[in-house]
Amino acid sequence: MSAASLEQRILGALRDIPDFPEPGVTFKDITPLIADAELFAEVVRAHAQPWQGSVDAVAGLEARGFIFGAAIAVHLGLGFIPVRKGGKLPGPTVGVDYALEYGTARIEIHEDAVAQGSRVLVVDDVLATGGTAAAACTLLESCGAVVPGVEILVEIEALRGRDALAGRAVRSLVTV
Ligand SMILES: O=P(O)(O)OC[C@H]1O[C@H](OP(=O)(O)OP(=O)(O)O)[C@H](O)[C@@H]1O
Ligand SMILES: Nc1ncnc2[nH]cnc12
Repeated sequence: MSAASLEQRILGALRDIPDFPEPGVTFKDITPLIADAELFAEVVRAHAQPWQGSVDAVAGLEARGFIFGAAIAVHLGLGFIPVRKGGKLPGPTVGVDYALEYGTARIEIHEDAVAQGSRVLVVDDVLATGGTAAAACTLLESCGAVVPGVEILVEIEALRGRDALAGRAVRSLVTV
């Protein structure tokens, strides 16, 4: 009997929560996956490996993108840029409003967070409508970053988030 693939193990470690945070949404809960130390480490390695030596910083999207993004940054020996929800960062910020599967939000970064021309990898856990990831790419680029790719753990194919990121290199470890 062959060992389960990383993809199968990720799928087995995600939990579907029906009608959260609102009726009609099936929430993909990553908490069982990150509770599994070995699987969490393998996921971080799988996200990071293709980017070794080719990016300058990693940006993670609050809040769940911080969990993976920060770990990927450490794995690659790079600094981390927190892309935060509106009103959370203490210094002068730049931000953008956007829509996601359930509602609207605002993301911000510190106005000096990006070194001009630096290559910044964008990381998040879930790609649904793509509103969040697209807003983050636009925001980082407006501050002088080059975004060579977007790393996603779970892509919800039916919501067509890739369409919002057309022309970008989007890699998801699993598709549901
Ligand atoms: O593709 P989209 O439709 O934009 O949705 C994806 C986003 O939604 C979730 O974040 P959420 O805003 O719920 O924040 P959280 O990580 O703080 O729970 C998820 O972590 C992504 O960031
Ligand atoms: N269905 C979903 N599950 C988890 N995070 C999400 N972000 C947007 N849609 C989501």
